[in-house]
Amino acid sequence: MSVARTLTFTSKRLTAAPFIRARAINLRTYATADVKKPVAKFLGQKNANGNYTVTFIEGDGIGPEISRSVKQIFAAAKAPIEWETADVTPILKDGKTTIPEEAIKSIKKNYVALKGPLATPIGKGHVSLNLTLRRTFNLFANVRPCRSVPGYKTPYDDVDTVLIRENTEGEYSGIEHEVVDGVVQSIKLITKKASERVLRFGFQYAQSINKKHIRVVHKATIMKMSDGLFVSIARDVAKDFPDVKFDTELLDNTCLKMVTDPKMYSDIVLVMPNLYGDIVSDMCAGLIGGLGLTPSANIGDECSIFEAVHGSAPDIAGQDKANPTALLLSSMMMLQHMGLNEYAEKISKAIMDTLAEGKALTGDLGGKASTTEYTNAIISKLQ
Ligand SMILES: NC(=O)C1=CN([C@@H]2O[C@H](COP(=O)(O)OP(=O)(O)OC[C@H]3O[C@@H](n4cnc5c(N)ncnc54)[C@H](O)[C@@H]3O)[C@@H](O)[C@H]2O)C=CC1
Ligand SMILES: O=C(O)CCC(=O)C(=O)O
Ligand SMILES: [Mg+2]
Repeated sequence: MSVARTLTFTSKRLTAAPFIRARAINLRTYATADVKKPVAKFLGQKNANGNYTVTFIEGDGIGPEISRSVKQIFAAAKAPIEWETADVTPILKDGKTTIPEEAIKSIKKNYVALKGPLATPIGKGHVSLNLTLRRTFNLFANVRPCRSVPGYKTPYDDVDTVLIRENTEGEYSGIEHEVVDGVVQSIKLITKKASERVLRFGFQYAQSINKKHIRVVHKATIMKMSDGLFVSIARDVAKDFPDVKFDTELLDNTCLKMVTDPKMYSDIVLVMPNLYGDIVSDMCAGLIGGLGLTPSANIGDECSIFEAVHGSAPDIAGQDKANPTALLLSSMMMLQHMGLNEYAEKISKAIMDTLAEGKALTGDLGGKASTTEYTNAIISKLQ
């Protein structure tokens, strides 16, 4: 019986039980993609103007402000990108959250999207649109690098970590139900298929960036079956990559060691289930100056979506205070993915020079500059 069919059966059983109110979930996304397939290269083609069209989801809260900054900087750098704005206002249909068909079509057509943060209501309300997008396009791996900014002083110099997070299931599967009054259950779904997919990607990625050491972060001492499966698949996959060192570490120990001496992780690519990756990536951001600085790439077989690690920052939204660097660095990962390395290098240099100079830093980095002033400082270095 296939993974998808087993899950459908389990889900039906739960729904049928009179005392359980199970939430219907879309299980199709768990049964896609050939796990051994190497990660596809960017498939987009130049448009009639000689540019690439990229879908832009501006997002909520600080989203529009940091999106404006990226657009202005790309225009100043004459990057060959035309933005196609997509609206992802959620549609609730039969208790399920979907995104507008137009947005899906745009991403499918362009193969890449840059996305601002999307807010998720706590408790009741629509399912996270971030997760919906990751599942819709089977963006199985979330790559979250975290590097110290040269010239910006923090308690640690030379932080250089790379974390790869399983991006479609685990604790974020959204399978929750009430067993009886006062007792709820949330299912951490781990499948061989999704685990093998992200782990193979992890090994390939480690080879590509010449950090030939994979460490799987887990808690299989407690979650013996779910994390246990993830670790055992990792051991099997490791046999296909004899040139990459492989080991495992318990999550709590990783957190302790990371905040004690992050340099221990400089030559390692960390791969882990969904929730651990979510938390550890915010923690790593704290080591280099905060969420204003850390980018990410959601990688799929065909489409990829680039976004900052941070959320919509409602506490500073609409005040011209947000640091656009995390979204900017995500857009640099996007340019590299598209093979536009020359533009990535040029814009990255202007960003890093502005940060190192320290004259136009935003408030999160201890400066007084507005988003607009920081953006203009970067633009002045591109001219
Ligand atoms: N991938 C995404 O789109 C994500 C969305 N979210 C959503 O964002 C909303 C807010 O979540 P929070 O827990 O408040 O996390 P958050 O990441 O939005 O903010 C946490 C703290 O970091 C600061 N911060 C974040 N980004 C910043 C930036 N670019 N410049 C300066 N300061 C920045 C905020 O001001 C806040 O103090 C929630 O609805 C959540 O669901 C959260 C994380 C990721
Ligand atoms: O979707 C959300 O609300 C939060 C997602 C998140 O924290 C993340 O992707 O890092
Ligand atoms: Mg997060």
